[in-house]
Amino acid sequence: NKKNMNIFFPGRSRLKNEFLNLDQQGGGARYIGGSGETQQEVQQRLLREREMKIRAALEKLSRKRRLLRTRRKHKEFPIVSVLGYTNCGKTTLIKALTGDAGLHPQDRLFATLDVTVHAGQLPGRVTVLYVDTIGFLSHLPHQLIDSFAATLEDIKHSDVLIHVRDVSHPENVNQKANVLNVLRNLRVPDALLSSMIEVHNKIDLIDNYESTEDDSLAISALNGRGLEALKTAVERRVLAATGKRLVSLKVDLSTPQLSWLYKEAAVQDVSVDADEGSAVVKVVIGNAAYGRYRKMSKYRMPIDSWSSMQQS
Ligand SMILES: Nc1nc2c(ncn2[C@@H]2O[C@H](COP(=O)(O)OP(=O)(O)OP(=O)(O)O)[C@@H](O)[C@H]2O)c(=O)[nH]1
Ligand SMILES: [Mg+2]
Repeated sequence: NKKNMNIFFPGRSRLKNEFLNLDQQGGGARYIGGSGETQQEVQQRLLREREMKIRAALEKLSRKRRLLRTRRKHKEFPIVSVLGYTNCGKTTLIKALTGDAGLHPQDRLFATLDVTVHAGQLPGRVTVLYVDTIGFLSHLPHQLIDSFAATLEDIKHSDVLIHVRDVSHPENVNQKANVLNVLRNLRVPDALLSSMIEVHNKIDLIDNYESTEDDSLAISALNGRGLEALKTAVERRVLAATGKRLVSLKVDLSTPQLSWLYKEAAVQDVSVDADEGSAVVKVVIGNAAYGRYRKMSKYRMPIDSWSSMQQS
């Protein structure tokens, strides 16, 4: 299991800090705070507590995962999973992308103990669900590695993945390698892996950050830099991944076309022209349904189409 363990590996700062604090408290004394525990006993207790905390988090997660999976069967909205090391800024990013004020990013171990899902709108008004995943951990107790990996199983069923990197973290290059390793070990489908969006977060902490890696987007989830470009990239990849297009269609309101669209596609927006008895309807629609629609509509051509956007 040693090889596996390295996967989740370095950046031991947090755990080390816990111990550093202890050292200070101890001040060289053998017993701490009158509790009667030796420093070593305290360290062991801390480790046990940490393991219990992680175990509880993992168990909670797998319950939630089952729930999500059944809901996801409906596939109403595309799923965008956000993954990366703990503290890299996943929750902050989702909060920035969705405007969800109920999210609480925190600077501590395992701020996100839960799989949480938040709806967000993309520039073309496609609605997606962002799934906040549990952060990769440094120094995961090895008996927990399998359960940890299992909680990530579900990302295979996403439409698009966002890999968030804290580029201000000294270990971030290693962290990236570890994340990619874990994804490969999980057998995440190639198509999903190759369309994964890599985000370089916390660029506000670095003067004039320039990525040396192609195919990455530099952002600050905190101050909002780069988020519009990210949303555009997410939308393009979501449409590509789901084989759908986003089009504005003119609809004759004297026909059942509008209700047909509601049934067969995901209507994003309707603006009615009462005088003409028509409406412009923005929909996300699959190719087959789109073909059928064009056969029955007298307005053959889409008014606007986002599906032809260039891949970057
Ligand atoms: N300077 C700066 N700090 C950021 C940025 N994004 C996130 N942070 C901070 O980093 C810390 C962790 O952010 P979270 O969003 O909780 O990180 P997370 O990836 O969800 O962490 P876990 O839930 O533990 O996996 C918080 O203190 C955030 O305010 C950023 O772009 N710039
Ligand atoms: Mg979080």
